[in-house]
Amino acid sequence: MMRIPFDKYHVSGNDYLICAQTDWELPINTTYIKSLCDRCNGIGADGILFWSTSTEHKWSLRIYNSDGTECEKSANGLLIFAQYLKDNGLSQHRTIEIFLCKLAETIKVNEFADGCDSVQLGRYYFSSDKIPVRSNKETFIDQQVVIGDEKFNLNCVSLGNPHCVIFVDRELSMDEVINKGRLIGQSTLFPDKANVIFALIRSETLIKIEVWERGAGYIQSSGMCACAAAILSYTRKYTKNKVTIEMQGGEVTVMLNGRDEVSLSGKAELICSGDVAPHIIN
Ligand SMILES: N[C@@H](CCC[C@H](N)C(=O)O)C(=O)O
Repeated sequence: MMRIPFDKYHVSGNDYLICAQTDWELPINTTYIKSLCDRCNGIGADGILFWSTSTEHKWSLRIYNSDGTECEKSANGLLIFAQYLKDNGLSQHRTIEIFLCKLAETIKVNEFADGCDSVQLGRYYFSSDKIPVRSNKETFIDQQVVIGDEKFNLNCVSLGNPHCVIFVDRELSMDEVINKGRLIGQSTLFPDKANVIFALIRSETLIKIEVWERGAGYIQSSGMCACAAAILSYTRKYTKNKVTIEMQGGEVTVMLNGRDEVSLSGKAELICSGDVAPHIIN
């Protein structure tokens, strides 16, 4: 009977399964991904990373959310893949280049300090077309909207995937994050949906965020959402270009280089390794 080896890693509580595409003899489809990510009947994770290697790209990655949708970029997913390569003796380089299949873009992960790596996430864009957000305005920053019965002030950015930041003046409950996050992230404003971030500015160098992610719902931490919060709060002049982002699951550091490029440093850790029992995928 077929057994599929996997490893499970996390960055600040954002957990991913990682599988070599050569070991996965099945189609990569929503049903399998949902079963594996199910926290009661499967292994449980916020998403799955499938990696491969070829002569064209030494390392390639496909990133899936727990609902089976494929996403463009995941900062934590990239940190995890780089750590996995090192843990398994597959790369000894201080800089690892990873090709993201959905975006057709190469990202660099560098060794940083204290066991952390830094992922260079590349350019970000404010144009409404690029996010995408349905609006005739060129950008969608500091925009008042009514969704359902609620008024929100939205600030949007694309990092390859769509992000929407709402600045708040108090901590929200988990229920509020889920309900408001889902309402905004799935609204018709966003044809591709959006990751929704509630950001509380604590100081010029510290932001607390809560996240509702497209494809995964409420999660303990998100690298891309941490970057989106840092970018929008810098743009609105609330914070400096280097900030610590505090989340339920832990902290990461985000740096903006003044050329509309962002990098994030964090630490990926192995949780467990094993084989998927055949009945889960049969
Ligand atoms: N958790 C990831 C980002 C995942 C992407 C998101 N769910 C999407 O569909 O855009 C991270 O830490 O970067």
